[in-house]
Amino acid sequence: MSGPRWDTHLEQPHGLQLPGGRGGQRVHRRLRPAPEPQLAGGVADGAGPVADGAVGVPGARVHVGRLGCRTTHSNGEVVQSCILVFLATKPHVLPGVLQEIAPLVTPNHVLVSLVAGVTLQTLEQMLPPGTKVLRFMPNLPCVVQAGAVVFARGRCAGEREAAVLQGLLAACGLCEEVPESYIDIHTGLSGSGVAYVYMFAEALAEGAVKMGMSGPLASRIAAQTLLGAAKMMLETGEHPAKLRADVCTPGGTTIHALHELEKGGLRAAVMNAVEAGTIRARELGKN
Ligand SMILES: NC(=O)C1=CN([C@@H]2O[C@H](COP(=O)(O)OP(=O)(O)OC[C@H]3O[C@@H](n4cnc5c(N)ncnc54)[C@H](OP(=O)(O)O)[C@@H]3O)[C@@H](O)[C@H]2O)C=CC1
Ligand SMILES: O=C(O)[C@@H]1CCC=N1
Repeated sequence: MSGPRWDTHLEQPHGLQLPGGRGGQRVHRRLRPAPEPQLAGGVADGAGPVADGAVGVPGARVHVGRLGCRTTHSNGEVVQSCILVFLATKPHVLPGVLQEIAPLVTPNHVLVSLVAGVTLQTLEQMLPPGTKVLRFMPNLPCVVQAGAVVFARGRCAGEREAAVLQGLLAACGLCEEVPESYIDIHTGLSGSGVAYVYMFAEALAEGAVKMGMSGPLASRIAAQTLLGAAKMMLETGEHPAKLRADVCTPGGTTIHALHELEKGGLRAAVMNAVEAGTIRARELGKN
């Protein structure tokens, strides 16, 4: 079938299609203020496509509408009008969507999935032979352009497709190409990991409330504490154990507090959480 060419897309980045769920909007929101303003007109939604801006998911219409994108309920229309198509449904919905769009996918298309657990091999098997497929995993802070994203490419996606995807996702924050096996680990570490950090932040603030501080102030200070700690890790390149030791005055407050965390099993609990998230991502891909 004829349709927009990938080369044309690179020159005129219209027809970028994105799903409108929370995962997809993670990417939308990040693209909106991104330094590549030419992309804003081409973002579309999962259920809806985007050709020069079209979106199809009801819940996302208001948000995506602000980007000047069109919306649609037809996945087929998305594929027929877009070269670069993002898949961002729940894992159990994806097989039906792939079955629906497969007859419309051409060698010009590039399909990009952020669906947890679903492997490149599975995607390739459900699409026509030779389809260019890539996979990535974002996390919630993509919304504020401080995300952590990893991606991997399928057998038929080359340097060019990888470079375009990386160029788009770099607007979300850190973005690295990795072996595909790392994507499920990244899901346990970072895609889900932000939720562990929020739980920790909540507990920090609640501890301060218990000791008499107001809740809103405690929350703001907890958030700034996490932000500062993370910034120091990134900017100094130091191992967190070294930074932690730097805070501990012999016989002081920190070592007494850390002893409580060790007794509570924080370290093992967090390691177990990353392991559980990773294993669950692998399971989702098999269902
Ligand atoms: N939440 C997160 O932080 C992250 C999520 N992910 C992955 O993103 C994916 C989606 O998760 P999330 O965004 O949280 O879920 P949501 O439920 O928020 O979004 C799913 C989207 O898929 C749409 N949809 C449902 N059925 C179809 C269909 N047949 N055709 C096209 N679109 C359809 C839904 O539209 P409607 O609302 O109209 O039904 C909705 O917009 C999952 O695979 C998850 O693993 C990846 C990284 C992070
Ligand atoms: O919980 C989930 O399954 C998705 C994947 C990573 C974040 N949310």
